[in-house]
Amino acid sequence: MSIQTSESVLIVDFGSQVTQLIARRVREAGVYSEIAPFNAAEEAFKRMKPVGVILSGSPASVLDENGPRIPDVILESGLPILGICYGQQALMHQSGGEVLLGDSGEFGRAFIEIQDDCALFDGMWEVGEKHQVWMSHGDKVTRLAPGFRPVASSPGAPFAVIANDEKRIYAMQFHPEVVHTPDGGKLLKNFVRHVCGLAGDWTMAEFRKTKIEEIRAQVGDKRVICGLSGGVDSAVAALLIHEAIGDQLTCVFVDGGILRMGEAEQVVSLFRGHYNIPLVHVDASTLFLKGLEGVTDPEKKRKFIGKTFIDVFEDEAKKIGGAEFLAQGTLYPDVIESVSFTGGPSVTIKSHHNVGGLPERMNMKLVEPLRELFKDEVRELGRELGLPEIFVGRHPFPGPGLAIRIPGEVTRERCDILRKADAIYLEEIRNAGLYDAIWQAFAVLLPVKTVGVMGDGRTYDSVCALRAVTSTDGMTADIYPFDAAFLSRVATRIINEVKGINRVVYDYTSKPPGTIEWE
Ligand SMILES: Nc1ncnc2c1ncn2[C@@H]1O[C@H](COP(=O)(O)OP(=O)(O)OP(=O)(O)O)[C@@H](O)[C@H]1O
Ligand SMILES: O=c1[nH]c(=O)c2[nH+]cn([C@@H]3O[C@H](COP(=O)(O)O)[C@@H](O)[C@H]3O)c2[nH]1
Ligand SMILES: NC(=O)CC[C@H](N)C(=O)O
Ligand SMILES: [Mg+2]
Repeated sequence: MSIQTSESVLIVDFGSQVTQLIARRVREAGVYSEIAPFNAAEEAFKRMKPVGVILSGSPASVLDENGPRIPDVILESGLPILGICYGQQALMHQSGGEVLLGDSGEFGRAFIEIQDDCALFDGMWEVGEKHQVWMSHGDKVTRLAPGFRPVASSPGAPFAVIANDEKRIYAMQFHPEVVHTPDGGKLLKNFVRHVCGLAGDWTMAEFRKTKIEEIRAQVGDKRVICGLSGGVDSAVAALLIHEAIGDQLTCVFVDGGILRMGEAEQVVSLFRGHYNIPLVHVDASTLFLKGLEGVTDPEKKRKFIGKTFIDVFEDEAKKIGGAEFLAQGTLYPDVIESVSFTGGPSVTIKSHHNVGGLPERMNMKLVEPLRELFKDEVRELGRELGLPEIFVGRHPFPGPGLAIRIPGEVTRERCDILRKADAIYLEEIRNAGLYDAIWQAFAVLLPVKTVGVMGDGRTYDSVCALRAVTSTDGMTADIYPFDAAFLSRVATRIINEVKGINRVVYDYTSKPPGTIEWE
């Protein structure tokens, strides 16, 4: 499903770590874009009819026999193209230039010198100036394809920026999408606004309007069930859908016994208190916990939970006389981590319950209006829709819930232990006024027992790990640097108040290399 707009830009993903940032910068320039993996790019190009194309970086080399290629339809389209890093190398390699393995790579900060005027530099960079950019490449372009001229160079990349004005094709060796290229956002803006000629009038208000029309067109007069979790994504999805189709929508909140302390009551009363949208509260804890018995593999847990959510939604659909559609608050990061494309450089990290965890055969069709957005953009849309701050600012909580925070077997008893520890941790975070400074914080119950001494007696109990991270979109994350006094206060409270835990540790892993959740 995608926005049907003639005002969009296609981003071809060759597997770079930072492709998603290109999409953000383009949206920040007021232009709608979609990302397609290179091997689905031709199909996406034909479907979207974009006004311009951006080619991402890649861990691959164009010199590899199987290195990903730019589809011919794109090269021959006559549309404006911007190649970034691998995108530049592929453009040259495929149109008569030359790329060679560099004798040394360039990684990190670099300075380029502007040699000539270029549409990308309009209103910002002048000939002779030097500007900071961020490089990350081993290969380099050694000869330009016919029709191209160099417009900026660096000591390590003589063709740091190149232009073919007649064909409106531009390319650069560095990454304009990362924050370490301070003017990079402006370069991308110049591409989409000046070169592609787009108006830059795409806003969240516009998104809201387009999505509402799209939902109406998709759903017609049929009924929709929306999985509501209390998280910001599903709340925003529900409001948007309700605005589109009114009382054809019923929300379903599923308690699978893997929620946090008091969460079910809170979500249901908050939502019913604010909205007049029918909400069914299903207690499915026995079904979920029974099915999780003996399951220790993280992907098996995720797949079981994904499937069981759907079973419950389908049951509820029957009870309201049938629903043809299931709505979910799926976001772009859920999608990108769950998919892997054959032959491509991207791998499945984990099956998000609402994407890769879905069963193969489903009776309901999906309505996922937020599928292209990042979390902070969903929050912006939530504010646009008037969603109260108490929903907008909530930390994300994954659908598989505590089940993926209890490595090893999940039991009702272990869920109870974890719930208590997690509640203490979050209470202390709120008391310290830190909740809004943190992207997500939670406790994890480890399947490891250690020896302790309490009241002169020996204990042999579980270890609890605390996690807290900062992030803007969940794609990368940094640990939150609590002070030692805070951590020791939380540790003491958990050990004193939660039976079954006698040791608390703090997780110091950023993402990457870790993920935010432990499974
Ligand atoms: N307990 C639940 N009951 C019903 N639907 C759920 C539940 N948990 C998750 N879902 C569905 O799965 C989707 C994805 O979950 P996810 O956690 O990514 O989003 P969210 O809960 O809406 O927001 P957040 O990421 O802020 O927690 C939700 O948008 C919702 O549609
Ligand atoms: O609804 C969800 N269903 C899932 O299966 C799922 N797995 C991870 N997450 C959330 O996604 C963000 C990134 O998490 P990871 O770094 O652990 O992949 C974090 O915010 C995680 O909490 C999920 N959300
Ligand atoms: N970041 C990139 O796109 C790198 C491209 C290619 N892998 C190189 O090392 O030159
Ligand atoms: Mg959630």
